[in-house]
Amino acid sequence: TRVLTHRGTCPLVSGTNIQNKECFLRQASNMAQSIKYLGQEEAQHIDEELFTEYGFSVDQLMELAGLSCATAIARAYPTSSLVRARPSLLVICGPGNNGGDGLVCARHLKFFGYEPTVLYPKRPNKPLFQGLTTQCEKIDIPFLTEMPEAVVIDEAYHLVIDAIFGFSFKGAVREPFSSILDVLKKITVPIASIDIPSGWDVEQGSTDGLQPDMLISLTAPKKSATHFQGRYHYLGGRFIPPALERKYQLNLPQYPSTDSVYQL
Ligand SMILES: NC(=O)C1=CN([C@@H]2O[C@H](COP(=O)(O)OP(=O)(O)OC[C@H]3O[C@@H](n4cnc5c(N)ncnc54)[C@H](O)[C@@H]3O)[C@@H](O)[C@H]2O)[C@@H](O)CC1
Ligand SMILES: [K+]
Repeated sequence: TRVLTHRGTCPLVSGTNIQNKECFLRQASNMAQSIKYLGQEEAQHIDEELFTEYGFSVDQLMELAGLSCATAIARAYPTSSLVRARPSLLVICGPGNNGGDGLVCARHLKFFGYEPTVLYPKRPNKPLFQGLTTQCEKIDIPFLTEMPEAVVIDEAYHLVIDAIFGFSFKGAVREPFSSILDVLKKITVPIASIDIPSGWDVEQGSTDGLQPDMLISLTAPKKSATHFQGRYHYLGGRFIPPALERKYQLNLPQYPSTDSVYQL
């Protein structure tokens, strides 16, 4: 059904008589595959335009992005599928907006019945991030002071949410995040990465990096997502104005009904 809900023009769809079902499905499937995978600069330009041309504020989009991440995670790992009634999650937040998405995601997951714990080692001195941190603390989300060892993570948590780096990541990973990523490469519990698997080159990916079980691409997938091999790839961030979508030829799928996520 996913291909059938894809927006776009298909001569066989717009016609009144679909005579060749196989041909129709093939064409619809081709359209579904043609969602654009963004380069790093393009992703940054779209982000910039959302603020400068389209009047959004960062906290608005971060709330929508973080909510769609929490929604996608709850779809892929429903509480009923995990061992405990209130499954424990470790949310690791980085120093930029990807980390902010992680804080928003943690807050929503708490309301969805999970027990998130946050590791937030480099906190920007900005009211936005301080507010997001307070909001988590006030609903009793614990903050760790240091990264646990891999065996401890495997024992204590059901899922790790990687909100360390997003589309602005560049170069060799600096501390404390290189040690954190080294631990994440050793764990066996699944990892859900927000926007980019952290440490991956935004366009090229990484051969020896994290191998997340889930990726939530925000706005549109980035080029590195072609190398994603996990089980769940979701698109989130249902806030792109049609004119911006056309300008960048994003060819986004149509989100079903009122959903803020779409499984790719
Ligand atoms: N346009 C969109 O769709 C939206 C994007 N959002 C999020 O914003 C993210 C992009 O945020 P930012 O531009 O703040 O950037 P990131 O969150 O990708 O990371 C930037 C931070 O990481 C540090 N950093 C970069 N390379 C590093 C390295 N090699 N070692 C150590 N630290 C490094 C930088 O100093 C900076 O503090 C997206 O990936 C997405 O998660 C959402 O918050 C809002 C909507
Ligand atoms: K990430």
